[in-house]
Amino acid sequence: MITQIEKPEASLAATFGEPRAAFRSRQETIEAFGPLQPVVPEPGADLAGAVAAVFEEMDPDSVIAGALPFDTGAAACLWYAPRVHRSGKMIAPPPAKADPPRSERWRLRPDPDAPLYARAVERALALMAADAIDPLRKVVLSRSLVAETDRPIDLAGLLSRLSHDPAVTAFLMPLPSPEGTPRALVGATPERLLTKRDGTILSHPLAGSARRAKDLGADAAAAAALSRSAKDRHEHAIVVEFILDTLAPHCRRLWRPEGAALVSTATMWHLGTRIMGELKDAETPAIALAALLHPTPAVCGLPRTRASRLIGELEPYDRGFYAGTVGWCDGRGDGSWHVTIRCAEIAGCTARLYAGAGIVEGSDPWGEVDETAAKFGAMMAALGIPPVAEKRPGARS
Ligand SMILES: C=C(O[C@H]1C=CC=C(C(=O)O)[C@@H]1O)C(=O)O
Repeated sequence: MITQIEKPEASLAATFGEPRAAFRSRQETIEAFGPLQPVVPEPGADLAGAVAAVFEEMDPDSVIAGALPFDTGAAACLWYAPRVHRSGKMIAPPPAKADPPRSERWRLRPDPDAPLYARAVERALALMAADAIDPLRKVVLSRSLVAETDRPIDLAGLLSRLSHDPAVTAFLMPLPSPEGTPRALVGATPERLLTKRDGTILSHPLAGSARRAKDLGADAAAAAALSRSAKDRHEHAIVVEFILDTLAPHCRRLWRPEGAALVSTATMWHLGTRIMGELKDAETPAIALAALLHPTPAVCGLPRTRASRLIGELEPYDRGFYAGTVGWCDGRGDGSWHVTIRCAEIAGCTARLYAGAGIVEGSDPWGEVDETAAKFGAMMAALGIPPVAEKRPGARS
């Protein structure tokens, strides 16, 4: 039986325990309580078809939540959530200051380390420069940080600390655990791949980044430099162009503002563009549109197939669910899908954090090292991992 719950957050947690899956943002909260049921698409069935088949028998107000991996050929992770709380806003506004993370001793292993990452960026830039015909215009290269501690990581506490930034969607998504240790994807993404409600859609791509500074003047200068940067504007325009081209055939009308806007999270400045559309067919499910868009050049590159092949060659790991999309949909085809960035995959005492940066002509390899270091910042702070110093060769400390 499906139960829709409408109670304040405190009593929900007291009655049902912590949510098994959650999305928390200033705009909406979706929390799933109690056991989740895996949704396994029939071989050959598309995701939208698999979701529609579940809702033929279920309440259209219930929810399927999940994550699509970066690799579009790998299996998606989808859960039917019978007990869901949905709210148009954050249920309980978080207190002004987040609880500090408990103090832990962390063992850190960068994968790859900063010099190796910088070399991968150099290699991508050399390939871009070498191709005169049909050049690789952009590739997003990532690196990861494996952090291990002595006690299992507290997922609920981590989610709650990540929820304090009003500019992000904090999320928790359990993943299949073939090796027995429960796994989850936890993060605080600022980037909306696609939200659909009735016949309207919204996509809010971000690309082009700068680290925020504590000093107000330096912070304003970082924002101003980002909005003037031709390299970052180009990097951003590639993503917007791709999203408009992909959505246009499905839309009666598609709007975008003139030029990119500055968007800030607690730790980063970005260039962002809010794209809104009216669908030709209001029944087109959110998950079908999200799957069409994914992976955008905010996480992959352009041309997409070449960029994705290069990512496979230059990154020393399989991205798994990082740089995929994480979200939910209901039986009416509405839903929200977010770009799975500023996140970590967590299994017991281990977290693997990921951060990537868009490489275009004019990128500076050690600038991209610094940008990815800054992008680790929010997850590291929420976990209680102290900052790591990574110095450009030849730089004085
Ligand atoms: C790929 C990531 O960020 C993307 C989103 C915003 C800005 C980006 C950039 O400026 O490179 C990236 O495209 C990440 O955080 O791992």
